[in-house]
Amino acid sequence: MIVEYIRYRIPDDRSAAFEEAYGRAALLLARAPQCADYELSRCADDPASYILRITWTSAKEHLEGFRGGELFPGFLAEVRPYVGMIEEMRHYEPAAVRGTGGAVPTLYDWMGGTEALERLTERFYETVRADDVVGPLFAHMDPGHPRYVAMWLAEVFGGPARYTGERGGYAHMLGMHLNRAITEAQRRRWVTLLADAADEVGLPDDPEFRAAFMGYIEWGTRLALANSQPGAAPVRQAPVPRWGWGVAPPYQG
Ligand code: HEM
Repeated sequence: MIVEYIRYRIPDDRSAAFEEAYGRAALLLARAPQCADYELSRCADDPASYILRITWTSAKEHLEGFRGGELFPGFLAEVRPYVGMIEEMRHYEPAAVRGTGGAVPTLYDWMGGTEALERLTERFYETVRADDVVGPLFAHMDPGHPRYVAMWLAEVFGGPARYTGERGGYAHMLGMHLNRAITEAQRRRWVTLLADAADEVGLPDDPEFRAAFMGYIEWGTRLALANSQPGAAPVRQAPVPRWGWGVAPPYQG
C-alpha cells in the first residue's frame, strides 16, 4: 500500500464546486481496484487548504493501472479545473508508527480484562473437557491451558503482551495446533462452547462487543483448523494478531 497526499489551495468562492466535483470523482475511486480508500479533508484553521488522501495498492498500480485505465478520463474531467491549485502531490510510504488512540476502549477493557478472560477460559475448558466431540483432543491438556489461552486472548484484544513476553508468542501457539487434524465438527463445537461460556460467565452481551469477539473466534478457529491439518505449511513466525471493533465500535453518543 502507498498513500498519496494531494494538498490544494481553493479560493472560498470555489470550495463548494470543488467538493461537489470530488464527490463525483470519488464514485470512480470507489470502483477502482487500485484504490483501497480515500478521504478529503478541509482545514479548520485555514479553510482554503484541503488535503486529499488516497491509499493505492502500489504506486505502480496508481500510475499505470489507474491512470492508464478506463476510469481515469472521467476522474480527470472532474478534477482538472483544480489541477492548477495543487500545492503538493506525492506518494508516501506508511512508517511503522501507527495505531489507534484511547478514545475507543479496547475489547480487553470492555470485557473486564484478565479477570474476565480467566473466568471465561476456566468455564470453557471445563465444558470442553467433558464434551464428546472436542474433549478427546484435550485429554492431555496442560493444567495451565485455560490461563495461557486467556493470556493469548488478552493480547489479541488489546491487553498486555504477556503471551509474547512469557509464553513464546505466535510461534508457540501455532506449534500447539500443528498436526492435530481438527475437524470442522470439532471447530464448530469449540465455537459453540465458547459462546455458551461467554453467556454463563456474563461477558458483555451488547451486539457490538459480541460481533467483534465472535468475529475473532470465527477467524481464529478457521485458521487453527487449517493449520492443524497434516501437511499444512503455515507461516511459522508472525506477531500475535490484534483485534478491534471493526465497523461497529461502541455507540458513545
Ligand atoms: C480462536 C481460536 C483459538 C485460539 C485463540 C486458540 C489458542 C490456543 C493457544 C494459545 C494454545 C497454546 C496454549 C499454551 O501456551 O500452552 C492452544 C493450544 C491448543 N489448542 Fe487452540 N486455539 C484456538 C482454536 C482451537 C480449536 C478450534 C481447537 C480444536 C477444536 C484447538 C485445540 C487446541 C489444543 C488441543 C491445544 C493444546 C492443548 C494442550 O494440550 O495443552 N484450538 N490453543
